[in-house]
Amino acid sequence: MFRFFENLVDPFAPFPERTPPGRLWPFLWSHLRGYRKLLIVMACTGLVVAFMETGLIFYSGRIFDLMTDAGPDAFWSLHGLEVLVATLFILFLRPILHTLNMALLNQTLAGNLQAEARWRAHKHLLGQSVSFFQNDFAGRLANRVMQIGPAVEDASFMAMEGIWYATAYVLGALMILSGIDWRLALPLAVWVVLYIGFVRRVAPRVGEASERLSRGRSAVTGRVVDAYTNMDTVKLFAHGAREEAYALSAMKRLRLRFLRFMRLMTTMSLGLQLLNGLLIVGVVGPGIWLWHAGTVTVGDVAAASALTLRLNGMTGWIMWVTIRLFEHAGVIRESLDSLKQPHGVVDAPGAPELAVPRGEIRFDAVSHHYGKARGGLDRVSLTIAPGEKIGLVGRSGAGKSTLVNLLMRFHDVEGGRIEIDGQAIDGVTQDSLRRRIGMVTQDSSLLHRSVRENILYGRPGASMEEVIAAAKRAEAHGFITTLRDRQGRSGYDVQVGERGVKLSGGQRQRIALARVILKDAPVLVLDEATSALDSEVEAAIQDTLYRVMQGKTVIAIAHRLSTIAQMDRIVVMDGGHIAEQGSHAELLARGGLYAGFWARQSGGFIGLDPAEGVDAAE
Ligand SMILES: Nc1ncnc2c1ncn2[C@@H]1O[C@H](COP(=O)(O)OP(=O)(O)OP(=O)(O)O)[C@@H](O)[C@H]1O
Repeated sequence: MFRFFENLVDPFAPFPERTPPGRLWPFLWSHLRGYRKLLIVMACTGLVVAFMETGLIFYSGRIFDLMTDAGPDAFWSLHGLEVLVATLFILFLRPILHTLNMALLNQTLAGNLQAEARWRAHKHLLGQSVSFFQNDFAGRLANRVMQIGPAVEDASFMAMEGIWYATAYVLGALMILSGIDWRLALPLAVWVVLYIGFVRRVAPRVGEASERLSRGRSAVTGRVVDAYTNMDTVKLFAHGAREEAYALSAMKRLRLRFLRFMRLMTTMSLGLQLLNGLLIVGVVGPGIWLWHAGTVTVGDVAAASALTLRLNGMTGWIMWVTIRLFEHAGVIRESLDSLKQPHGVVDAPGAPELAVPRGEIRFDAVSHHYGKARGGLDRVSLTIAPGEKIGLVGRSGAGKSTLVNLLMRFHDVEGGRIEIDGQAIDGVTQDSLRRRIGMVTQDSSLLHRSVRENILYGRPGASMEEVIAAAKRAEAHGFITTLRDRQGRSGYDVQVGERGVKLSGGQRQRIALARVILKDAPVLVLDEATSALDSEVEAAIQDTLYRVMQGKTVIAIAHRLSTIAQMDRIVVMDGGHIAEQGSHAELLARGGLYAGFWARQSGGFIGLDPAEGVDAAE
């Protein structure tokens, strides 16, 4: 039975992927739309259950009157059948209707909505550009994705289970009381107006307090996760105390916000108890007075009192539900800060796949200043012929990584155009573009999975033989076979730790190289791909790399000039421009920047320019 209700909807079904609405109700509706028909059924079952409950209390009053009127001798003969029907109803039909209502709420709505909201949020974030992740804390984003699920689920659950049920219950009570005497219904009607007014006054404040609380929680998670992920830097600079203070200030702020939130709760409880007192006195008092005047029976007064007392018990719960609803609304609003952001880099509608028959790359007056007035790249034009191998050199901050990151479309160019074999890269799908470019970066981080899975990331369908062959070409097979982890796994099954921290920089770089060798893309980008290797391994890999480069268009960034001296052409960048280009020999003969770098490269590195520090700080 459970499975039937759980499978009424599929939370992971494909959905129209667009930017989530930025406002609360449209956002909630975007999730509930798929539950439209079920919501109508739930509303009906909720209504039936609420009316049933009020009816039952009313019926207890009727039994009271029947007993008084008929007396013990005639009661069973006069009303036995009715009591039997009522008993069967209470024993069988009532539990069935209640269970149907709860199964729809618990199994169908709550069981699926949470998973759906979290999945859609994560999927949307996965499509964000690299800049998006550079501008936020990973911990904060993770917190927002995790909390949006329960918040959406709980808010919808509360709305159905609390607000709707309570409304139906109050309506039922009003109908029954006015059926007895309108003077009994009047206090309840007045109370409902006062209660709504009170909730409307308090609930938005709860929403705001909850939003602030949620922001505080995200900030704490962001700071805590930032410290954990950069623990080596924290330890290196012996900044444990500073990190403690950094996290503590966020935690203190969170505590204050929580205390403010709880103050609201206590104030609300006081208001509620005052209102409830009014309700009890307002209904039971006139009930006794009407009984005294002979207008209503003792059973009517008993039913009216029971209804009021039940409502009194329910108000605390309704208030709690309302508060939770607004609390979740605050959490959702806070999470929407990140989730409502449209994707910065998107595929054009109907964009075709990139085809790379030759491998010509053209940068045409490309500018990119990272949204600032200067820095980055400024009107760079460069054509790389099919199969040509380019070495890109320049001081730190000259714009080399920016150039290749724009080619990968990690960011969109702010000016100009980039083409591969005549196709603008923003006119083709991003996936097809990145599938046809193999890239190894200077800080190749690995996924927290096994060595095999990390290499297979280059081409998931490859066989184990191909994985090993690629690892051998990247000079990685030897050390991989000696790896062991704490769980007793060895070789290619060893887990590499978050971002590959359990391996040395050189080992990580060799696995990253194996991954790209396996990918075998027609365009190869090497951004300081061998910088973490010792000279012996680098020399061995350099030979492999030259072989891997055969037939591919290559852009290789290097500070160690010896690694790119044999490239077809060397492009020297400076301050976001191309300063000079030519072969190694031509550039040396020219006696410009490159010749200067070459001459100064004693320990194998380009001398740093004093201006570079200013560049990097901007
Ligand atoms: N994500 C970013 N946001 C803002 N500015 C950036 C960003 N990345 C780079 N820059 C700026 O763009 C300029 C060029 O940086 P880039 O990383 O392209 O230099 P680089 O030549 O690759 O340097 P290095 O050799 O140190 O890697 C620098 O001034 C840098 O501060």
